[in-house]
Amino acid sequence: MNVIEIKNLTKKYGKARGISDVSLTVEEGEIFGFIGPNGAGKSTTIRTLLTLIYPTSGSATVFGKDFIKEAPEIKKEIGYLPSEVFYYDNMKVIDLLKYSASFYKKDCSNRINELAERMDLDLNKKIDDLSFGNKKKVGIVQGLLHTPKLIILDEPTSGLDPLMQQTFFELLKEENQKGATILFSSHILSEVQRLCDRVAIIKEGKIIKVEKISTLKESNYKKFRIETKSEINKQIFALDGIKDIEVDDHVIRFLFKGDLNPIMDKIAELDITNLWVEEPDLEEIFMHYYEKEDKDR
Ligand SMILES: Nc1ncnc2c1ncn2[C@@H]1O[C@H](COP(=O)(O)OP(=O)(O)OP(=O)(O)O)[C@@H](O)[C@H]1O
Repeated sequence: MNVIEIKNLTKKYGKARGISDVSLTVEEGEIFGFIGPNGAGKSTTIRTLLTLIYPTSGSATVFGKDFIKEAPEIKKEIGYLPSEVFYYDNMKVIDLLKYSASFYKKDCSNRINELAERMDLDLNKKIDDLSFGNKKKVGIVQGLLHTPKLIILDEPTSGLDPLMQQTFFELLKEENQKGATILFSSHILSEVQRLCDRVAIIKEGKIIKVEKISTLKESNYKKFRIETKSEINKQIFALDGIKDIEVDDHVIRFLFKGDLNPIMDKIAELDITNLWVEEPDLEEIFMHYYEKEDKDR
């Protein structure tokens, strides 16, 4: 079943572009990444889906229900962490979280304590006295305290230190194993790569690619780096599928896509001292898509 189904969603801010013709689906049980640079339209897509703002055109369903007509029903099952969190600073953390919990018809007190302990959050502090990262943790606990079926996180890790990010990812993986579907927006590609099954790439308000993380990596170039005892003549690697050859004294680097055997035959002719064959990371793949789109214009 598709938990989220977005069809041709467009949001204009007056004449300014927000998002244009965005279509995507998130399946039940997935951790789905949504990546793109600042201003690409990630927050606009999420905020429109949650009816915090209204679309110019297009439609969507969440749990098979119409996102506008059945918004109150849908929201009971969603945990949302906005990219920026604002609170009544005078409140104590625990009071704010109890207030949030009062919107759901279940007792969330054990869950609040458990999450606060995991996230190392002091429930008795005033929100005013918290650092930016600790305020973010309040948002995370607030988003998860009712054990939602769908968790939507807009740039959740900004402000969290690396150890806390790790704990937070573990928490998300556990929620996912218990059945929660997760939509996770980020401009940090390495974290999307670590956590997500599939990813949508958004640029200037439009989806340019939806792909499995594993396929994105497989269908790409491999990076070769070869070190030899003697100088290398780059002509011997003038083969199909090789590009961006660079020779630096006894080191040759290139990108390769295709049948590996002819390359291995060439390498066997050399007196090598070291060899690296690496998958490009998501960052490099992503840049490749962005450059390709620009060239296609
Ligand atoms: N309230 C608004 N009024 C006018 N334009 C807006 C408004 N909110 C967003 N935009 C514009 O819509 C586009 C998409 O912005 P959005 O915030 O959705 O991007 P984003 O991918 O979430 O980026 P970021 O990572 O910076 O939050 C941008 O061009 C932005 O300037």
